[in-house]
Amino acid sequence: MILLENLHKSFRGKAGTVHAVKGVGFEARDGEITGLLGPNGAGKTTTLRMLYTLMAPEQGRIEVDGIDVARDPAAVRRRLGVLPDARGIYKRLTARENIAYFGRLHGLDEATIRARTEAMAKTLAMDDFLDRRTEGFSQGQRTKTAIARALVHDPRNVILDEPTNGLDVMTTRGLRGFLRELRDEGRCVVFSSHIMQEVAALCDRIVVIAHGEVRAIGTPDELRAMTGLPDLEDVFVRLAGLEGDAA
Ligand SMILES: Nc1ncnc2c1ncn2[C@@H]1O[C@H](COP(=O)(O)OP(=O)(O)OP(=O)(O)O)[C@@H](O)[C@H]1O
Repeated sequence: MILLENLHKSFRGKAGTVHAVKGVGFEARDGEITGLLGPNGAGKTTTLRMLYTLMAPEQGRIEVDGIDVARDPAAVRRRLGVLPDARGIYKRLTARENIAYFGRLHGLDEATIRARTEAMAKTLAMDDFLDRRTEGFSQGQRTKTAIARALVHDPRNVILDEPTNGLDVMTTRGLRGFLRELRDEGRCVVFSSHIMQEVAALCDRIVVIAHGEVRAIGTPDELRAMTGLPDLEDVFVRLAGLEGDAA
């Protein structure tokens, strides 16, 4: 269970200040997949980075399973599995070694690491590259390795930044099935995307974000009803206020 309240974050540079996140708040429940949907630059990655303790908000509050992120970030990290936007896998290690390394950082014993690695390699269809060094991996192979690594400690809450970016149809379908399994096990799953169809295919609830603000929250049907539009892409364009933007 994840709760975000009134988050703010800005970045100061030579060209001025960018208000990346302006009052974002939403709840992501256990046993549900929550999609953070927004166009490029909407503030999705910044919001997720604050959630997974990589950066502190200037204002606002985050709770994971009732634990305040500002008060006990280490306890929150143990409860989170994170696929960051920069996948950041170690290229000198094999996929299996990347996963095991994170398992050791989480204090898991070798037998548990082996068992978890085998289970995830099977679910994510990693068997043919599990023992190869990750240097030269395709984007899909890197993403799968990073997902398996993120979940090695069996976290209750799973956060994925644009998980299907660059994946082919079959890999995307496999990943969707995997995320549904995590949801059906009662976990809290949050992922970001800029593609309405992607989010609609998978999410129990969608949080539409644009220009650093939440524009709407609801199921795909609720969002359709809000706008009176049948086509989900039109719904997204309307809710995100993109109508004036170039096609
Ligand atoms: N470290 C940073 N320094 C300066 N500006 C930043 C930084 N991180 C994000 N921004 C700016 O904040 C805004 C929101 O960026 P963010 O990466 O959160 O968007 P996003 O919704 O994830 O976009 P995308 O779909 O393109 O990944 C953008 O204008 C971006 O340029």
